[in-house]
Amino acid sequence: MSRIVIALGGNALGSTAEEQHAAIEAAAPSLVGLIAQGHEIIVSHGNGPQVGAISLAFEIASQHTDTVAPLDLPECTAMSQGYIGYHLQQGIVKELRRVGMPWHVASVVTQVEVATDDPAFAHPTKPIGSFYDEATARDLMAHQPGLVMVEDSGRGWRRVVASPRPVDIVERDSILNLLDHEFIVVACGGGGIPVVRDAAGDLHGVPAVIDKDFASAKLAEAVGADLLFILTAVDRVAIGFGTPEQRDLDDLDLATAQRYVDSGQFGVGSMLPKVQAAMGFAGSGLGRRAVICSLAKAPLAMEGKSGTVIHG
Ligand SMILES: Nc1ncnc2c1ncn2[C@@H]1O[C@H](COP(=O)(O)OP(=O)(O)O)[C@@H](O)[C@H]1O
Ligand SMILES: NC(=O)OP(=O)(O)O
Repeated sequence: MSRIVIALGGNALGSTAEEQHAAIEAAAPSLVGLIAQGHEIIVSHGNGPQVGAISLAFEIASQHTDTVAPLDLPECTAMSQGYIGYHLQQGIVKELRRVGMPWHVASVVTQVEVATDDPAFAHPTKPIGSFYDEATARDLMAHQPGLVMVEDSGRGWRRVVASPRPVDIVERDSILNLLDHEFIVVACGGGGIPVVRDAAGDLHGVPAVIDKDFASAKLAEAVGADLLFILTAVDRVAIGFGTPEQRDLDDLDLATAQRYVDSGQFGVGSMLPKVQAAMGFAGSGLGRRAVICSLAKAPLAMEGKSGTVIHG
């Protein structure tokens, strides 16, 4: 039996409630299939599109009424954990009932501690929200002081926010407790709600969105997982991505992965954090592996027939 952390990409979950339901329904059989094989699973998920949409919705609403104020990013991530966790609970339980398995599913509102002095606070890199064309993005930046937008992996322009590295998972013991009682746990949604601890030991949300791939690797480490699955919208990690020379990779050892990182093969804020998180987890020297593959082909990747395996 293996303990497996499965990270679902926010973009792979779609932009609307309907798309998200459909993506989860498609993924549920492979998630439940792993339990049927005797594995324990912990599900984490991204929230890039969702946290951006929630933030924008409050921003626009606040311009139309005095009774709604703009909502800070930690609260937006907390809301996205509830919304996505709700769909995951429904979708996974539906599949469990279909195959007659008596497991329970619980989502844990998860705070993730970050360092107050993380340099990421001064350099926003995490793309969130919708994609815009360049002219619209430049116009938005000209009219909204403090708004930073960048081109995201050939898909359009997006708002970027600070993305500090996860240091500690505050609800780790609750997650372990639920696992011990045969729960499928959904945790660290959207990378976790970023918090810092003050001198008195109290936690405070900070304006950032943690990368869920780094948070998932931290979660995998914290719960002693054997395998980290990072599910996204592409079947494999590629070099020469988006060019006529694109080559998809089945297998990536740490030295080769580092070489490709150094030569800028992976999109900053998209594939780069996935590869780096996978390298961190697989590089522990404990024989752990990480797999990056598409949500749609997850069952094939479980059999080693799709995805990119990152290993030590
Ligand atoms: N070298 C690469 N190989 C594969 N995909 C890449 C690469 N560089 C950038 N990408 C882009 O990264 C995307 C995955 O990142 P992202 O959409 O942020 O993930 P998530 O599914 O977690 O939201 C892929 O769908 C692809 O468009
Ligand atoms: N928080 C986060 O990393 O979300 P995505 O996976 O959707 O980018």
